[in-house]
Amino acid sequence: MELLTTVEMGEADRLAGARGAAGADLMESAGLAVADRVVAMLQGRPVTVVAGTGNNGGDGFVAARLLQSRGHAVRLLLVGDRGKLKGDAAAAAGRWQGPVEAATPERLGNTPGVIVDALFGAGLDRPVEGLPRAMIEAMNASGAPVVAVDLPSGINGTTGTVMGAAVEAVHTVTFFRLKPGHVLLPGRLHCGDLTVADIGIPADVLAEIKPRAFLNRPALWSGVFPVPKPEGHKYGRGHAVVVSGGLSFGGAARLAARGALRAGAGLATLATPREALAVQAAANLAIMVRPVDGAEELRGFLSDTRHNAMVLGPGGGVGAPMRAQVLAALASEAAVVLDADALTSFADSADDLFSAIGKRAGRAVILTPHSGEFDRLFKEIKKNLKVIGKLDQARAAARLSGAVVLFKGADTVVAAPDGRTSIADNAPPYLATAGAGDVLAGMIAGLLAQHMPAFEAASAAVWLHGEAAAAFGPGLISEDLPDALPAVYRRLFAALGAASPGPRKTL
Ligand SMILES: NC(=O)C1=CN([C@@H]2O[C@H](COP(=O)(O)OP(=O)(O)OC[C@H]3O[C@@H](n4cnc5c(N)ncnc54)[C@H](O)[C@@H]3O)[C@@H](O)[C@H]2O)[C@@H](O)CC1
Ligand SMILES: [K+]
Repeated sequence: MELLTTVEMGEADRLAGARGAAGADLMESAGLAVADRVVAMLQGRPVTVVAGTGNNGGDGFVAARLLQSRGHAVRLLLVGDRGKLKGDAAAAAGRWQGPVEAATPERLGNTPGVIVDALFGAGLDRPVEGLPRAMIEAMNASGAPVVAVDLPSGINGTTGTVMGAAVEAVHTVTFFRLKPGHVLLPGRLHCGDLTVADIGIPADVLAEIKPRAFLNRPALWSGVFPVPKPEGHKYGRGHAVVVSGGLSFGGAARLAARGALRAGAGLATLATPREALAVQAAANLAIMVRPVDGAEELRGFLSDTRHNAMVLGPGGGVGAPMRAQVLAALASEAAVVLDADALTSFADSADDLFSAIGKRAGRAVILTPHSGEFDRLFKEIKKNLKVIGKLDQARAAARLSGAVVLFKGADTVVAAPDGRTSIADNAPPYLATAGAGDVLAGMIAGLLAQHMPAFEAASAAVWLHGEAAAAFGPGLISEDLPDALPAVYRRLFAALGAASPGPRKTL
């Protein structure tokens, strides 16, 4: 599903108008969707609408009128002067029969029934202070359930950030498409449940808007997902290589290699320093183990182009030897995933990394920083006050580095250098556990080994990782993740209509 920035949503509004949809009709449909949602939770309680003077407030006036016309008790508190209402919002206010009370925290009272938050939506453009802020805080302190119109007031629809203070809604009714701020943190946590209402904006406006951000769901990448074919063989499914750390640092690479195999790579090999060879050989069954010390040997190992995807970083150590191995990997034909220590090793020489990526002429590179690693590698982006929010930061990092950047977190963003981005919302909290990132890096390599394109492979791996964790449930440790994948694959393949045919029955 496309995610529309607030600017793109304004464009959708304009294009809908150009195709004959009246603004007043869109507002009426928006208010109706809110009213329907509120009715479903009222249980005889009164409604208090807190409206602002923009179109978000206009939606609030429509909802107030429709709720009153259905016989519900409705109060309307306006934040700001009535004279500021313009256009469709002024018309909607004109059709509201009840009194318009000047909003104060006291008037909101302690038992306002269900609150409709129609203070700010897409038009929020600065931090909230003064009376609007006091009303947001009063709504949160009231203990009443809040239904937010379009966005919880105070949440930036494009970045998901809290601009000073923000409403904590139990339900948010938004229009046409979700916005990034509904999915990114902390915005997502303020929304409660979500309804996306059709308000009459024709879907074909999207062809003109060309949105670049998407909710991370199988529909985004299933068209290029490597579903195994009955006539396929393991060599067709690629060979993932994970570079191991030394004697007591090999576990991370084992996790990654297991992730790669479970994700469907035909073969997986640990390229390990000789000092750890015996341990790695003893600790693995399906995963092969080969001695590879230092950058030169890695270069030689990768000259066999059947080794077509690799992971560097987990447990690998920070410093010059890691940098040399990364540069050797980037000079090879293999698709490369750089994680953990491989990223931190370039904290003071990021340009060297980016220029090596630039020489790869389109061969896949995926960087998988968590926020600390991101800050170290992309210092300039973090310092740039104009690049606000995780979506734009990931995009800027992808543009700067020339790689697909997977910016981890509970709202993992994957950004491609061409601006395409996915945002995930399916990671359960217990996925934040030691080694989970190593498994993810391996899963990406497993998909790359099967020739999945980089942006889609990274997005798919993030989604699968979240689903595997959710399928296993609380108490998860990273070792459980690869083994939770088969059940997720069964579900995914069934949904794609690609269930494995299994052995043929002969009667
Ligand atoms: N775009 C569309 O297609 C549709 C939009 N609709 C509604 O219209 C909304 C957007 O309306 P608007 O663009 O009028 O914007 P809003 O109603 O969100 O707010 C705009 C007003 O708030 C002021 N403002 C912004 N930040 C402030 C702050 N921190 N403190 C005090 N004042 C602040 C602005 O100066 C402006 O006057 C959407 O969220 C949605 O609810 C709906 O009516 C349906 C159709
Ligand atoms: K709102």
